[in-house]
Amino acid sequence: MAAEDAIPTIDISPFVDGSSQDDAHQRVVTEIDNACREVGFFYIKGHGVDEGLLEEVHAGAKAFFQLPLHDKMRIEMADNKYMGRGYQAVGENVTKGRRDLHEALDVWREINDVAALRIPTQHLRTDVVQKMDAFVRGKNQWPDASFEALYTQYIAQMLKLGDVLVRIMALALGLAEDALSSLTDKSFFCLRVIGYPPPEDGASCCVREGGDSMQNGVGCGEHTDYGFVTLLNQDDTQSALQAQTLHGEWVDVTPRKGTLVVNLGDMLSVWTGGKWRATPHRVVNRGGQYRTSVVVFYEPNFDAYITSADGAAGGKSEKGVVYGEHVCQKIATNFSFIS
Ligand SMILES: N=C(N)NCCCC[C@H](N)C(=O)O
Ligand SMILES: O=C(O)CCC(=O)C(=O)O
Ligand SMILES: [Fe+2]
Repeated sequence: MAAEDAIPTIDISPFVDGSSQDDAHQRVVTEIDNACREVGFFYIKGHGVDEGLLEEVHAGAKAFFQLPLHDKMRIEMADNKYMGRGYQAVGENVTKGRRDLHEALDVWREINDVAALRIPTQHLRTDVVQKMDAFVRGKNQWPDASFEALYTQYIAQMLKLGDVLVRIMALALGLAEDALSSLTDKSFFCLRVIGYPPPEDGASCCVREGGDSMQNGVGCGEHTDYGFVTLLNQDDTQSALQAQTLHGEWVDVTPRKGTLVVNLGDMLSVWTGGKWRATPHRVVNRGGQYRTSVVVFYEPNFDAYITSADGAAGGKSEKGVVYGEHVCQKIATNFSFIS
């Protein structure tokens, strides 16, 4: 099925320019509600982010990934001190026990007042607690100052947009516009800059033993995202990202110039009592070129307690989860090579 049949495009400009009429707002709220209930994936336009900036971050990503491996490894993530932050070489990220055919650079919110955080540790294994502690206290690793300046600006724009989206979503659930605000005012966001070699370059890109397990050519295995809303900026590579519909069918999320792709994460599913779902998706780069995507995950605060009691108009109640705990458990699995 073509994406245009399955994945809607929503013009959110009434909430961005702030000058529109009530009926324009209501149209957006209804469209978001339908998209969240029926697909969990949609494109947005009228988001107010400069198209030049959307393209500049791809140019920055391609330039970085083209550097010699040795240069990229200077800011390597797989070091205890830098748990979760920095560069991850091709084959280092693991999804469902298999190495993914991509490389990435991860930046997370830096938490300066760690002492004030209530870090939940009671349900976690000791080794995970240690990693989580290093991760939460960690500082980001940037390739250089101009890269940092560009992506810092980009993150700021995406956080604003994330806030607009969770306001529309609260309205779509029949709640006050700011119903999610206390859970996201210190969003433990993640910027993930990703590069996908074409599968024919496959395992030869992998710097570690076991790279041949990537022979199936999957750029990123099937998964759901961890938090609230994912803001995904794709390059023009055709046939790569795929989302799973409610009927279990995989559809291409074809790049549409000037749009961003939005999808829902695990915490929105919990918060809505399952009324909305975190949509499974995967990447298989069939586009015949090196693909980049620049993703900002707009997530709950690290210590936010997410429970359906808060948010689900009509959703069923279930036990809550602290976002920091969920994300750390997820990250821990991204490094364990099982099969
Ligand atoms: N939401 C984030 N950060 N996504 C990036 C990783 C993709 C899947 C991950 N290896 C997993 O198994 O969950
Ligand atoms: O590269 C993409 O289009 C999707 C990446 C993704 O799903 C993720 O990093 O969570
Ligand atoms: Fe994802």
